[in-house]
Amino acid sequence: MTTQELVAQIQKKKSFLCIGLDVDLDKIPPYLLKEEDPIFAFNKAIIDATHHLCVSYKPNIAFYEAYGLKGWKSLEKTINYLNENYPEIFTIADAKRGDIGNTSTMYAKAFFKDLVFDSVTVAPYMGKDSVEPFLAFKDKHTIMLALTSNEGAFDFQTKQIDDKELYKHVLETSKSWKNAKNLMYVVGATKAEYFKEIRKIVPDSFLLVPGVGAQGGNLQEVCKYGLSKNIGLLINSSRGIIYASKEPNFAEEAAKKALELQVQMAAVLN
Ligand SMILES: O=C(O)c1cc(=O)[nH]c(=O)n1[C@@H]1O[C@H](COP(=O)(O)O)[C@@H](O)[C@H]1O
Repeated sequence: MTTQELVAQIQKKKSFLCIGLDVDLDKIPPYLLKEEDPIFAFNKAIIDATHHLCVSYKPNIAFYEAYGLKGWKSLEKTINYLNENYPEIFTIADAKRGDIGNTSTMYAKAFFKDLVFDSVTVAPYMGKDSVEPFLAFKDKHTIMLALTSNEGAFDFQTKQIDDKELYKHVLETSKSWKNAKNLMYVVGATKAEYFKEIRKIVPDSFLLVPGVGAQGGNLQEVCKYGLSKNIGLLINSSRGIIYASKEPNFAEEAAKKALELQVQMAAVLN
């Protein structure tokens, strides 16, 4: 999917919501455990109930890998279901990969070719030659960690190097990489006060912003400095939406949570 197509979807749906499909079998409605594939059954119900309120879904790969081969099968069914039924949705494999070049190429193939995702999250620690193999894929997006939502972000990312914080080096340096137009960045919603500085470096890039809901980030605060002329934000909530209820009406309850965020987004866009 191209960035222009994503922006068109945001404008059409008046939403820049990304719903995180972080499925934990201990948290889904217990009656679903009788299903042959409880993870897929849960995802399908959530997707069918919420697709009109969001523009993106982000399965976090850890939640699938944790269940071994069965988990990978559920992930494959989920991405195929999305691509077949809701091709307008921007899909994110939240895998946080990155390695030496030839290994990154294989990671990229796994998420762009075998599982047909629109984007994948990548860690920048190994530098340019670990990220460019992802950027080589046309109309695919590489979402690189810049300033993360967790407390540990302050261990390295905000440390000064040559009079500048490390996350600023990540943003600035990556702009010169081959096919940098395919880059997006992760900035945590819990770090709203940093968006002004970040927008000075990457005024037009899309930012994936996790951390509203369960982690306490604030949508309005993020939008205040995070919006770009192209909107430029995908705001993710996982637990705050998908675990709204353990009852048989869990998907409708999740849709209510998604609607609360979508209504706020529509107000911001107006
Ligand atoms: O890359 C991410 O998506 C990510 C980056 C980050 O800085 N913080 C963060 O929480 N995430 C992911 O975003 C999701 C947040 O989930 P909730 O806190 O349940 O909304 C999880 O899948 C996290 O792994």
